[in-house]
Amino acid sequence: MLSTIKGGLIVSCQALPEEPLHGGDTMAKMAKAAVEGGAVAIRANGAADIREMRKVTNAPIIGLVKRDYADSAVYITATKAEVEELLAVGVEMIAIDATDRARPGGEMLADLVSFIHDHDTLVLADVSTVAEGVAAAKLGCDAISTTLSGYTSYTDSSQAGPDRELLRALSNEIEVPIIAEGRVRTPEEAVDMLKLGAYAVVVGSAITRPQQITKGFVNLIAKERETWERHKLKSR
Ligand SMILES: CC(=O)N[C@H](C=O)[C@@H](O)[C@H](O)[C@H](O)COP(=O)(O)O
Repeated sequence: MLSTIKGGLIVSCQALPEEPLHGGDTMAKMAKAAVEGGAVAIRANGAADIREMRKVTNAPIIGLVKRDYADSAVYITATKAEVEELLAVGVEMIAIDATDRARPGGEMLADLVSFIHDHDTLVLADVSTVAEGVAAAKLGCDAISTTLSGYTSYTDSSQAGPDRELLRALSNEIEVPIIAEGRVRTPEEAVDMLKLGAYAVVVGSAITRPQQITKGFVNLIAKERETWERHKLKSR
């Protein structure tokens, strides 16, 4: 799996229940399209979507289960229950929250990592800081992803693009493959991430969330409209 994804593009195909494309049928089509376009792997949320994806592609899948818990801010594959759901459907790699935050029910990250490894499955550690990446590497996680930078209370949520600094710092600190993920919006940014030392790049919303892609066009049009209308008036 790791050699397959080296230097490549992983496409995250996810739509939560409140999103228009929610559903295994749609996500399987997204995954198929991504693989046709050259994606080396798919990142996917939930056993139901993954089961549908398996019917249409043999590409490796990085599985996760997003679930909210009342006693913790951790929502990406937070406990053993979510890991078991993914093991039951079968994935090449499981993405888990590897931040420094307390997990639901007091579960420990180290135990989850061992449990996943005991089932011959790789672990992708989703982190938000350098310290979390270093700790995850020490625990034996197989790859580290910058996924959660900007999504923990102690990281900058106003970042517009990918967290280049986190990627650079992690590349200097650890030998484990580092995956650049989060807010990569253009092919040029993806190339930049690889040049900065990313082992592979994950792109989600910019490819698979059409409502967000549309918003990008609409917002820029609205912002620029005033300027060009003023300009048009002047040149009459
Ligand atoms: C923070 C969080 O929950 N991220 C999730 C992780 O699985 C997904 O919603 C993102 O789409 C994915 O990380 C890819 O990032 P982007 O969509 O920015 O390319």
